[in-house]
Amino acid sequence: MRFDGVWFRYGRRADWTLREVTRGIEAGQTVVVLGRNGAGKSTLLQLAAGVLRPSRGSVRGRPPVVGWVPERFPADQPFTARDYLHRMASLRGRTAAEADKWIERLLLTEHSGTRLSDLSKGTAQKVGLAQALIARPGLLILDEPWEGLDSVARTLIPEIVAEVTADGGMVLVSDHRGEVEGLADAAYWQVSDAAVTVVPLTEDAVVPAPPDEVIIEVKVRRAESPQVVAKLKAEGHQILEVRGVAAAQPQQIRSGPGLTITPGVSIGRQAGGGS
Ligand SMILES: Nc1ncnc2c1ncn2[C@@H]1O[C@H](COP(=O)(O)OP(=O)(O)OP(=O)(O)O)[C@@H](O)[C@H]1O
Repeated sequence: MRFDGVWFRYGRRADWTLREVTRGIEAGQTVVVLGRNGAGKSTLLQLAAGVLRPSRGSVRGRPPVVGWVPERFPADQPFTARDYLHRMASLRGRTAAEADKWIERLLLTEHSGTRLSDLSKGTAQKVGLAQALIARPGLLILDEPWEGLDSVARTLIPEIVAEVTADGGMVLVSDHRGEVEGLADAAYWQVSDAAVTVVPLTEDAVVPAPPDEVIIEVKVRRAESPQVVAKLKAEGHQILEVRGVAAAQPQQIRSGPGLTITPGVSIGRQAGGGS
């Protein structure tokens, strides 16, 4: 697959997020995309997935089956984990047994009867991973897959990546915290100043140290959630996600400036469904 002179910006007058990207990924290759927060890693991955279209240039040779695991799996959907994965399997011409295989492998069994909106971030991420893998992707795209995962699940990622590449698939994985150890024979791309450069595997500088931050998951009463969100933001904390509000007060929660809420992605328009 090849990025051929790809330029991208989010609006006609916006600055370019990516300029003239010309890079290729071979069958069986893993590419790790490095870069600071906001550098353009997710944008590059979404262009690869076909979720975004280049403003100029093209992406050629994308395999017919793409599995895309977004940075935050959109969990605001009215399904249990098992129902969701069974439906995804069916949409992709796979059996429920194949979905169950991934439920078991990703240690989701005990959560399979839980609604997506009630899952912890890490468990929801695993459901996101399972939906991408059921498709048996020729291109697997993982956007910060380590975020929120427990230590057992973390060890599964290199294993799964190795299986996809052993089958001739390509893997594109972003990482801004330097957790890529364990991905054998990966090539490294660095996104910086809207350019994508290939960097040597051993260059320490390209793997940034973890920032001095932690992620805390907090459960609050539904009615109080707008005030809690506003208070935390006023104190300078970053709200990464608010789950489970869709039924009651979507407008109030979703309208906060700067508040990051994952858009609901319905099953019918999941990326990578054979596109
Ligand atoms: N939908 C959007 N509309 C407008 N600007 C956007 C949109 N998505 C991302 N951006 C902007 O584009 C730039 C690149 O964002 P992107 O999410 O690709 O970066 P990233 O390297 O993946 O960052 P992170 O590690 O924080 O996820 C940022 O300045 C971001 O604010």
